[in-house]
Amino acid sequence: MSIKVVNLTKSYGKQRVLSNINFEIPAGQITGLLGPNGAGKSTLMKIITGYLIPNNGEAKINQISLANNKINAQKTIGYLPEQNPLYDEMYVREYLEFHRNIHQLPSKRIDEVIDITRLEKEAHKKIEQLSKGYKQRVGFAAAIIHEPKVLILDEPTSGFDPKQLVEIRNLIKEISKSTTVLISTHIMQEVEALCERVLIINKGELIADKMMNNFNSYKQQIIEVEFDYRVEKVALEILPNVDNVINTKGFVYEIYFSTEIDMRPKVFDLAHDIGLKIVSLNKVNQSLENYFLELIK
Ligand SMILES: Nc1ncnc2c1ncn2[C@@H]1O[C@H](COP(=O)(O)OP(=O)(O)OP(=O)(O)O)[C@@H](O)[C@H]1O
Repeated sequence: MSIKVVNLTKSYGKQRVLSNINFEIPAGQITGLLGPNGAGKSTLMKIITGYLIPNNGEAKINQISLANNKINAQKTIGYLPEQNPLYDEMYVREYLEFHRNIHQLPSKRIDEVIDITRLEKEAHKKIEQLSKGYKQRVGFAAAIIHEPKVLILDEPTSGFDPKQLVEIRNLIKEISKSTTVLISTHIMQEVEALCERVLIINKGELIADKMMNNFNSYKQQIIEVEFDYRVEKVALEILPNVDNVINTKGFVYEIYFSTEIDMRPKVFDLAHDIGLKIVSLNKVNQSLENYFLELIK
């Protein structure tokens, strides 16, 4: 199922927190919503899930308007809010039973979600006895119990240790095979690890909408340089952190570096040392981090 957001604007009192947001996420895509603290990510998600009403514009889930047909749209949405609200005094199974009843699902669905979220060993415990990671799994289990076609996850991995982080990310990847997922975060590596596409929001405005294959992996950088004359590839390969050098045309070379440090000054120095002039010098592909930081500067 798709998510469509049209001309969405939201203010809290006099503070405008979303301005004219437009995007469409096709069925089956896993998309990151990236933005600094206070950018408006949670507000946008609350509107997409029908918990908040926008001042202008609308959100649609697979063509169903949340404004006109909220209940039907919500039946197809799973939502894990940032605070992961749980009833701590309930037992895990009891809590999931509560959600199963709301959705009027067969009882075998409880064991299925316990299995998917690897909660078997903790299912007999009270929620208050669980670690943060396992509490989050309970939140996931409740969010997916009705097999939603669209899953909205608001900062689902914040505060986890590295081992739990990997487990939760794997869980999200697994779920995303059958579900359209929108996941908010301010962690770039999260988007790199999970998403096919990234929406960047800052001060309530959508400032970028990119497919992740436009970016280098976290620690890679490609510099395109044109010299005034031919140079042997081996002469460029002596630069530090070089992975590869490709002569793309004429006197133009792409140099692949395995570092986040900006290597353009080193290329300048080398050209000077070997007596070449630089005609042009560009970073071809940026890391998501550099792109993000430049955008929100
Ligand atoms: N219920 C509310 N009433 C008034 N202002 C609010 C309310 N909820 C959020 N805001 C304000 O709206 C702005 C956007 O908040 P929002 O929680 O949507 O941002 P966010 O990108 O999710 O931030 P974070 O990454 O810190 O969770 C902030 O300035 C916040 O203080």
